[in-house]
Amino acid sequence: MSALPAAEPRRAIGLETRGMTKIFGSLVALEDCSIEVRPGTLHALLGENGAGKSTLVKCIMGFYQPTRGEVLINGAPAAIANPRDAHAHGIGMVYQHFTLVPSLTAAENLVISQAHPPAVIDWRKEKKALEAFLDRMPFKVPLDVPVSALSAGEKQKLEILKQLFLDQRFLILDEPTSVLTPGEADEVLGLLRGMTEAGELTILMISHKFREVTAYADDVTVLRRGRMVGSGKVSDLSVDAMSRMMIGDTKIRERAARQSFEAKPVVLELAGLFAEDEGGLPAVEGVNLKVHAGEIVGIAGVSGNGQSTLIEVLSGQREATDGRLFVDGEPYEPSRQHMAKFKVFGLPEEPLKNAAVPRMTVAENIAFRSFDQPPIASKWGFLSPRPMKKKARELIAAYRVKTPSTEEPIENLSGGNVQRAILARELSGEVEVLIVANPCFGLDFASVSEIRSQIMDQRNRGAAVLLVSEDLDEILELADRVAVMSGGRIDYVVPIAEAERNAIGKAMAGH
Ligand SMILES: Nc1ncnc2c1ncn2[C@@H]1O[C@H](COP(=O)(O)OP(=O)(O)OP(=O)(O)O)[C@@H](O)[C@H]1O
Repeated sequence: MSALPAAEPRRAIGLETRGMTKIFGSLVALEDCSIEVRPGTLHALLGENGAGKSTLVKCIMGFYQPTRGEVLINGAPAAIANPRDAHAHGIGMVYQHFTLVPSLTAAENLVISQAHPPAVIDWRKEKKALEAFLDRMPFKVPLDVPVSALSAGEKQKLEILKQLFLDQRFLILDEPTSVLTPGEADEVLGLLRGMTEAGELTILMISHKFREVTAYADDVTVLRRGRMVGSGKVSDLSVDAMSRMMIGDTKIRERAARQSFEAKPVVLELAGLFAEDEGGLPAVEGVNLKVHAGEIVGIAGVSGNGQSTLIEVLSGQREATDGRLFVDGEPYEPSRQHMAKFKVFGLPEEPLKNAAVPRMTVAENIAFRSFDQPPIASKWGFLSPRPMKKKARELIAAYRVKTPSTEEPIENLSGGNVQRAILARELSGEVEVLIVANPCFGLDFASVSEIRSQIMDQRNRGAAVLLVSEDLDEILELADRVAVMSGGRIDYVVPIAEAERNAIGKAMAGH
């Protein structure tokens, strides 16, 4: 608990790391990394997938003990053995995923988040204190409704408010805008920037979006392969200079061009599909959609409008309550057998959880779809490690998956690299139907252009592609037709030539 009276908020904190190094087995994830985050600034941390950004912030937060190196707070060495120590020093972290309890209200979430919540809660008193706190804050979030009823933007604001309520004056934000619309992202970053300028807060923000870095960050530090390769004032650096620091001389793949085709047959058909979410509430309500060979149909929508449930049904993770699926005019069940027979591949959301076995190795995970077929399986059904590793090595190189070896458990890879490994597995075979959900979520810009080109390649080869994405720019870049999902339904489908941002935005909002 802060020793200062609540009316006098703590001032922003300055933080440095010196010689921070973290070695996992034979892998040097972070090497001799010294960064300086000045008090009252918004500092961006840039780097490719696997560059060491998460490792650095986890060392600062005390989730990891660094192999070497130290953290200085306002110039003095600070002992941080665990996240509780970090909180006591005023350092808090906001994650990409939400950590709030959905069935509780915002007020309840804030009150129980305290290190020592009172055993018996005097709600009138707590509510008054919360209102006084919110009065001093630039964000407003409704206090009395369950968190599950808040929009993604409100939840993200509440996550940040929670840290401020706990009096954390150095906030680490891990890609804070990935679940927000561009408008919400500008609002949140603008308000945070206001607090840093007022000297009330210091922010270290992991980001892959140059637009946000140039618009809102004061300073930037760039990591490459675990080392600090540059830092400075954002106003002194061009986007080009920052991207060169990030990727060195790695070649970025040119965007694949769209080939035009004569009208092709329907390959994938969703007919009158209904499904419920995990709470048993209707989430997909009568979806009809056809995807032709050599076509990408993009499903746009604000998250929470049934897209996740739809993807779960299509990837066999959830049963539809009604409706049918067809591939090539034949009834299709999303089972392993049918996926192999009809050559259906895909990337669900949260691939580590939904498309990988976390403790199994990268090689085993990459071989997953082909392990019961020769040459990886012998005719007696035994796995042959050699062909499996060889195949894995080829795919790791082709998709630039950063892993110490084929034998590393896939859960040890950085988020972006898990995604690349799964996409390598799914895109490397002969694909007839491809179903992907937010394929570039959290990927660095070089990987984004690589993965989007791979999806376009599959389309150009004749695959029918269903792309569900919360990133409207991604849909406008890739899709041949744009569909909008709102309230569990798809009532708006237009060819890309007629797709117009405003009209799509209106359909997304349910108009
Ligand atoms: N617990 C762990 N055990 C072994 N290796 C790890 C562990 N955590 C991270 N690594 C490795 O450390 C390196 C840096 O990973 P890190 O997660 O810090 O990257 P990142 O820059 O945050 O990437 P991304 O943008 O994909 O999230 C990667 O090669 C990763 O595989």
